[in-house]
Amino acid sequence: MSPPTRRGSVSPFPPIAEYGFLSDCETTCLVAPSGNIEWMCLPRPDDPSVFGSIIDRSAGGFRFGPERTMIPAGRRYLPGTNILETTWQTPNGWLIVTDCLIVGRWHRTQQRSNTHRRTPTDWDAEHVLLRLARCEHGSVDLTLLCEPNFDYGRRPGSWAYEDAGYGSAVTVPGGTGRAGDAVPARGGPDDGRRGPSERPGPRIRSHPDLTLRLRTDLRLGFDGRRAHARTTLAEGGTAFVALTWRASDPFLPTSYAEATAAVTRTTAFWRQWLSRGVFPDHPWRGHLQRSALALKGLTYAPTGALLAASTTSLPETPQGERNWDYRYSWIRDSTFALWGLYTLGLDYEANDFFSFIADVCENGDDLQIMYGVGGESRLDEQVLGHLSGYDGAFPVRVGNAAFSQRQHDLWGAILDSVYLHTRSRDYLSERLWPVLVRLVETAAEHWREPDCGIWEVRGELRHFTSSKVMCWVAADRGRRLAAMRGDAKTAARWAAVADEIHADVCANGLDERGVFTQCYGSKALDASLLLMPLLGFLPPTDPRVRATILAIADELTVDGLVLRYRVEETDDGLTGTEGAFLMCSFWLTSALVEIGEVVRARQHCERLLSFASPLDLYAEELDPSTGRHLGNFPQAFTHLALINAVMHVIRAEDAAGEPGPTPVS
Ligand SMILES: OC[C@H]1O[C@H](O[C@H]2O[C@H](CO)[C@@H](O)[C@H](O)[C@H]2O)[C@H](O)[C@@H](O)[C@@H]1O
Repeated sequence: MSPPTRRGSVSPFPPIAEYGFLSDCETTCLVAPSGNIEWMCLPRPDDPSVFGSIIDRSAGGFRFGPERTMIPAGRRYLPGTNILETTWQTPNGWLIVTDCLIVGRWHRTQQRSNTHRRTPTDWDAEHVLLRLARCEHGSVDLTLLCEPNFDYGRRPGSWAYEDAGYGSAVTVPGGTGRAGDAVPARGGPDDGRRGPSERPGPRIRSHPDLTLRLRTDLRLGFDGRRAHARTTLAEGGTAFVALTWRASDPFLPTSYAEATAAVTRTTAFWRQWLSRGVFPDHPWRGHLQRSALALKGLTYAPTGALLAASTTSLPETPQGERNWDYRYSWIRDSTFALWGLYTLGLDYEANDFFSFIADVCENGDDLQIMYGVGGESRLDEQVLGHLSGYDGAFPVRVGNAAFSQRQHDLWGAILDSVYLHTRSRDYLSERLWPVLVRLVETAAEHWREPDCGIWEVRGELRHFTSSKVMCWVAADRGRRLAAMRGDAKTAARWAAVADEIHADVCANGLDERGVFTQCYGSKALDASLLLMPLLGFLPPTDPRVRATILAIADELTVDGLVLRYRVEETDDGLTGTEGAFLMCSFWLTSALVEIGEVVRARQHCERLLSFASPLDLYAEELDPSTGRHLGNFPQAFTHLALINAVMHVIRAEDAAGEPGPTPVS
């Protein structure tokens, strides 16, 4: 396929922040400003890509838009939804394209779903990507170009008509394509420090069965692996195209009217979900709602898992090697995301995630730091050597070697999340309690040992201060939960563990300035310590907490944006630099509020919000010198920390009696 090019730009790859994100809470995809779908993995978000132009311009795409115009006049989400609307001005007219992944009413009444493990809701993904076009003024030449390239660009298919007409086509992975050369990643976990890489347990799938069906009211033709259609729409003229990957009983609209009805249903789904939240009547409300919708869009409804991001290998350094696969469910990222949703009153997702946790370790298996969205425990990392990478950032990795690392924040992340949700509901699942007991006991047993830390470094194991703090969280929240259950004996035992860890951190985690540092005995700063006041390890008024927050704000920032750590001071096992970490930057806002620096916090927050993408989305990192987004996209970490930061500022200003927000639902 000759990909649509962006005029006036050297790179054919759109900036990361210019992609639109679609989701039906099972499948996600990214839409370039040109109207080309450049990232979509089917049927699961961690399956191989079908449209992969974002990581190699020849790895497949699906464009629906005006014939020769590539730069839209405007793009927006329909308010309160993950439905994207793109307006085009062409030489002869105006066109609006609406894109969504359809969500409909739960329809499986006779035949139960074989993928869903969670309790059905009223809604379910239809497994259809739907695109609608309507000419608003004048006339517009519309083009449809659907060129899947299965298995990360290694298996182009060829299309065939499905019936006697021109409007239905089908394709399966086939043809020879380019020779794939997946090789195991270097720098993986096989150095004996991170536990066995040859773990038993299910792996992520590499070649799912897949058939794609296309239906449109245009006339399709085929050219090799490409399905193509073109027409001239007069004013008021419409067209639609729908793509499904559902094997049995697929719903595909047969008319524009049916297609618009599907958009209406999908709109209702998103708005109904968002309406359960409580959002302040504040100018930043839009940022909160977009972040909530992005987090919900990163959930995987059948199992309750949450993705860290929807992509793999978008680079943390332009043309760099810090490229990772984030299409998995990290316990840390997921529990932090639940915290963000909880802050907005959206707590239903927590039930499903806790059931997911119980699923993966109920049978006595040790809890890992991350899983596939189906609960798979083996996420072996590979380099896809046949792909060029985003804008020359090589390698492209699939799988993630961090899956078998030792990261001691794990236990505290879950305990904190369960405590938060139990406290507000006064209910704790009996199925989960034995799992939690095991986690607290594991933290009590292992907190003195070194680990890879919250940033999953691939260098030597260290005594990371934040890992110890999170072990304290495990024991502290454990003792509170035990007390809530009336188990005073266990509560007292875990309280003693918490006290011991606390004393150890205060004795060994500080430098001579009274600032908490990255590791015991080191002088390096680490942004994970911004969590200290947020987790209640010490009161925000404590001089050590204040000194740590201010040291990070002043010394671990570039142009006010926070680095996770300085790569030159930290053995992370990698080369090259990385951008400012957006989650940590938003954490700084929250921490500044906690220590009473509300004016500074607001200015900082305002600046961070100014870096939002045109659609108010965020990647993982930002290049402080250019303002460009870096890393995987959209990234749950950034959005969950944004929610926390914005709510901190709003509540602090409210409490101070500033004019402004009134909480409303
Ligand atoms: O810095 C090297 C590590 O980078 C990735 O980890 C980061 O992303 C994770 C998912 O959001 C997050 O949980 C972690 O805190 C981040 O540091 C990558 O996944 C690792 O494999 C890599 O070692």
